[in-house]
Amino acid sequence: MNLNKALMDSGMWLAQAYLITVVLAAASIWGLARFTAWGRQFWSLTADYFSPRRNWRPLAALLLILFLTLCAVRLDVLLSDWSNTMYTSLQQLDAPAFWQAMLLFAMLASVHVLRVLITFYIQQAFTIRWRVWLNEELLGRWLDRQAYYRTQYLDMPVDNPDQRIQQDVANFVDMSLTLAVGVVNALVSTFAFTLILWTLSGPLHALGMEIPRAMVFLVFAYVIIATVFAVKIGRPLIMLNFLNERYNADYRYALVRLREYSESIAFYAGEKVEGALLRSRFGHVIGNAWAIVYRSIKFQGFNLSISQAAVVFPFIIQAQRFFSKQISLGDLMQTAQAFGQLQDNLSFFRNAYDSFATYRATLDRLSGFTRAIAEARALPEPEVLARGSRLALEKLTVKTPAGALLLADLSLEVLAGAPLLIRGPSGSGKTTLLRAIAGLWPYCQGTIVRPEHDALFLSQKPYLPLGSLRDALYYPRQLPGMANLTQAADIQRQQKAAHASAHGTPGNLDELVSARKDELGTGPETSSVPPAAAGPLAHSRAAAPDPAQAYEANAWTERAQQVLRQVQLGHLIDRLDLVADWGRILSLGEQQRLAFGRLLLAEPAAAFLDEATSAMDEGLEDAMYSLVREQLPRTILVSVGHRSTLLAHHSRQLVLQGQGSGAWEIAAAA
Ligand SMILES: Nc1ncnc2c1ncn2[C@@H]1O[C@H](COP(=O)(O)OP(=O)(O)OP(=O)(O)O)[C@@H](O)[C@H]1O
Repeated sequence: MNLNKALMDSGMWLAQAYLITVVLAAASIWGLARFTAWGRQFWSLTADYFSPRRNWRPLAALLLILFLTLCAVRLDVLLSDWSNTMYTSLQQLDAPAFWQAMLLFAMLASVHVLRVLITFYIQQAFTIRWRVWLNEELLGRWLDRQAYYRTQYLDMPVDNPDQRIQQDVANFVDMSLTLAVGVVNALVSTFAFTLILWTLSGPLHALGMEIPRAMVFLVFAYVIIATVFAVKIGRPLIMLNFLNERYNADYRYALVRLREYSESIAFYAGEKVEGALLRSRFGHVIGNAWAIVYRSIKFQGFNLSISQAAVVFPFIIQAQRFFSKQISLGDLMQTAQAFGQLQDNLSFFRNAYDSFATYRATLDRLSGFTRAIAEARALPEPEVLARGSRLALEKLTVKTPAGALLLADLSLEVLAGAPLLIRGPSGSGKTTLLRAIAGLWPYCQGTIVRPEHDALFLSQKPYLPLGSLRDALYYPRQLPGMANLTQAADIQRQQKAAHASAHGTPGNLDELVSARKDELGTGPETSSVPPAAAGPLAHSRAAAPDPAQAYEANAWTERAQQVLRQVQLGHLIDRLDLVADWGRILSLGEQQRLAFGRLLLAEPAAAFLDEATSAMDEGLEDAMYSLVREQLPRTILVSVGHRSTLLAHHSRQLVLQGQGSGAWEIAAAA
């Protein structure tokens, strides 16, 4: 084996193979995307990312990975030639040739180690960047136009969206690369080792016939027959893997609900029912796990037997030629190795069948998810118009998803000085009317005029976000601690910090740690910062305070403290910056008062209060409404409630009749 020649040949080989591979890969992707369902699914999820018009880097990285894959194949070929040289030197008792082979091996092995490390880094960087992009893409679509809410109205609501965004994206990206690299490696290797085997194999005499280059034909026949059987045996794994993900997600979801509703369940002492549900869901997981085990035993058993038989097969075929001295020991060993390589490469498709099954299931889930988002967007939307701060309904008809009439032809206008109270029997459609006004309810016709962004909806059980009390008070203004994370520039900043930290740059590591703290929220004992130092602009917490920002932060803090006192939550002032699960700590009445605080801080043009005082006594209810009327005289107020005490704070009432009639009447509140 001549080193210079090997280098020259390798250069030529790489150039040719690269050109051919790129062309064939592009044609295959095009063909798959056009003619197979899963190819189309793949394309719809990836086309944008690899579009050079958006960014040339992903495609360049992919081409580099392809090149490194070919380098790996070429190294395998060189090692195969090397093994021939080495075994021949042993057979001929040629010590100088043997030591030269050892030196050559040291060089080849060094290149191999270097290539493996470089490939690892580039592939990991590639998958992480791809995952960041895809996550952002799906998250953006999921949040856009309230798809996360509206998908519930689809005929087939999407199950476990959290799993699809968090886990399936990671799996999809990982497996796309692993499978693509595997396929390219297998195909190029197959080609290269077929050539080697072709030159080494001789004719086979069987049944009075001579088969030239028998070894090549035998290995192909062997693997093709094995693959056909393996596909048959492995096919049910596609469905089983799909079910595995779904059952696990369902089980996890039931566990999360137990935690979310722990208090209600504990009051009901509902452990038995919850336990039965959890065990039943876990039962599905386990039943399916056993089905996977049994099917995998058949599948793996078949694959292993085929691989074991392939170990001795080439020796049996070539033994006669070796003993009759037609080939050397080096040739025999290289034949066995080339056969093994070829068998491995061709078997890639058989062995990767279950990975491919999982991959198809992941593709199905991600495509189902994007489809559901698109369908949710296509759901009808009421016509919502913005005319300054005007609030009016014109010929509004609202129905249930089943088509039952809740409200027919409602027209009214609400003025700031004349708050409206919506009343009616339970289930008559009061909350649904608010949903329609918010633009969330697909099943309505007519026109809604309301302030575009400047409207606040308070429900009976206020939503308290993850974070501090201050975050809860200012919600939904962008949460200070999370603001960094939602912006692409900051994501990049974090990536850079992560990248730098990997190289041990201390400054950047600090930056990463502070970003992570912001992201995760810290424990109560570490997260309380002096009120004066923090504020809604608190992502400046880690940085040196800018005087203008500090002034603004102080103003926010003082206002928040004042509002807490006004809504009779003065005892919480010291804990304004404590990150905790406030939804659990505060009583429902306190949460409702916090929501009134939110209303006072937001000063919206219109406010919709859906039984927002249901957990307060009449004195508190009176105090809260008086506060709002006094502090927000320009805010248009619409309330939903059953209590007659509410009438005192409203000028008019809209009474829904219910019972599917769609009838309503407007009367004075007094
Ligand atoms: N997502 C949904 N899918 C199907 N039906 C729904 C959905 N949301 C509401 N409904 C139905 O619409 C009707 C009106 O519900 P809504 O919550 O508006 O009543 P409500 O007047 O606010 O009742 P309550 O006073 O008890 O709060 C009910 O019959 C309810 O079952």
